[in-house]
Amino acid sequence: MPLFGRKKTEDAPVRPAWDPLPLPPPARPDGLRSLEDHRDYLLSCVQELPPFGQQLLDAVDLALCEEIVSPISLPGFDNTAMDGYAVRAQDVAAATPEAPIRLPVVGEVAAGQAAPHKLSPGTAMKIMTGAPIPVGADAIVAYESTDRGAADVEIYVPSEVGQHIRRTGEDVAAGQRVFRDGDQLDPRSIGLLAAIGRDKVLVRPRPRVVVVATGSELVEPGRELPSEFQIYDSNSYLLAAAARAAGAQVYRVGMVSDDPDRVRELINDQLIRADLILTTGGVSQGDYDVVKAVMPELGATEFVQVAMQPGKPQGFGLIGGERIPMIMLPGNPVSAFVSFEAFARPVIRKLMGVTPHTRAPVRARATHAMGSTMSRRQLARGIVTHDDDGNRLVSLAGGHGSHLIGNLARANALVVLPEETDLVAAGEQVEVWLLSEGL
Ligand SMILES: Nc1nc2c(c(=O)[nH]1)N[C@H]1C(S)=C(S)[C@@H](COP(=O)(O)OP(=O)(O)OC[C@H]3O[C@@H](n4cnc5c(N)ncnc54)[C@H](O)[C@@H]3O)O[C@H]1N2
Ligand code: MOO
Repeated sequence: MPLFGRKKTEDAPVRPAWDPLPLPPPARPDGLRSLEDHRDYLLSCVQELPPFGQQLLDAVDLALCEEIVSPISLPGFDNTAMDGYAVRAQDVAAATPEAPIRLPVVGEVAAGQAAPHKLSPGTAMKIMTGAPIPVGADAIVAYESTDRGAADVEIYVPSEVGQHIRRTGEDVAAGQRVFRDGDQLDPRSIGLLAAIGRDKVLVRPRPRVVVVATGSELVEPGRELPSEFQIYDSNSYLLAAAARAAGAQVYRVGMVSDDPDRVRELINDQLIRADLILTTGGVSQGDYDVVKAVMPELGATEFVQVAMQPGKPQGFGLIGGERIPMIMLPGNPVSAFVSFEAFARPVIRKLMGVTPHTRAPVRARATHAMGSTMSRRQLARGIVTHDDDGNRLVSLAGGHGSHLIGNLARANALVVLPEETDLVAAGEQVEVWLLSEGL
């Protein structure tokens, strides 16, 4: 059939039918969603990453996906804790500085070697820290309690049976479970795993987190600002650093203009290497809010208002055929950070399989009155200190404005002020999320 004779069937652009998002929680009567509901919803939409074998040093901070039973005892054999002489305690029982006991030195044993022979009664053998105890010896006399003799040694102090001997299995017994499935590995865990001979472990990997900032006003730090009305992109750095601190492997893609084609192209390109995509900007009511405009084409998305300040406009999606989670954070820098703490950090921790997903809140006494937005959870920037009795105090690092990144950098905590109040009096206890260790 000639081409011009064919029947035209389909004019509409082909738009993939994305499976919808899981059913979101119902909104509050005022149309907003509570912070907890939104966080729990995002957590319910993502699953822990599948485990894989990882070299020991790359497994720090990661969650184990196997139980670890020690195949060996630690120590693996009785050995000496001191450089000195292996003896029989009964042979040196009467030794004093005034009346030393003199014993012939019948050999020596260094760490990593076997003793050359059994220790006969009435003799001593030189021994170095970590070396196995010769058969027949039951105590170690440290060099400092002797004249350090080579052929004979004078011993100035008595010894008890077992003195300076580190016993087989006194630390870890062969067959003992040393880690549970789900334990998060810290540097000390890595040390123990190496000590029991493991070079690899099965863990959940670091989530690969792609960070993108949107906005035509943004300029890469290090460059000249082309006009006085442009600003440096702080958010992609802020979020990349925060995601890395949360344990993620971060790809900071940087910024993209408000051009929908560029955003579409960039997100499509990044899907291949992402376990999670974080964007900032373009989720509010503005005429150029490109993320909100474009992302529904690329996956199942929702844009909601969360009852918090800052951080009210929030977006979430499961993007592309692989349904890669994407958290679309608001563009104001403090909003972006606070939303990261409230939503993205818990999601990263869930992907990693580490618990708890959220920061454990602590209490602190407000040093001054703190105003708050009624019906919204206020996440104010706080500075935590201690009084003379060691009790936590908190003051605000500045106002509630979501552009105040200078104040954010001075803060070491987020002060969580409840929805049902517009004023917390000086001296009241408030909830805080600590952002630095040791507070
Ligand atoms: N009519 C309304 N306007 C706004 C509302 C609203 O409800 N109605 N909500 C306000 C709130 S709250 C927030 S938060 C912001 C969120 O806006 P967007 O997510 O669309 O973000 P942008 O408009 O792109 O940017 C907001 C602000 O942040 C600056 N910004 C953006 N990206 C960066 C970056 N990477 N580094 C540094 N600074 C950045 C941007 O220049 C703007 O000043 O909307 C309010 N408006
Ligand atoms: O909610 Mo916006 O994040 O207040 O500035």
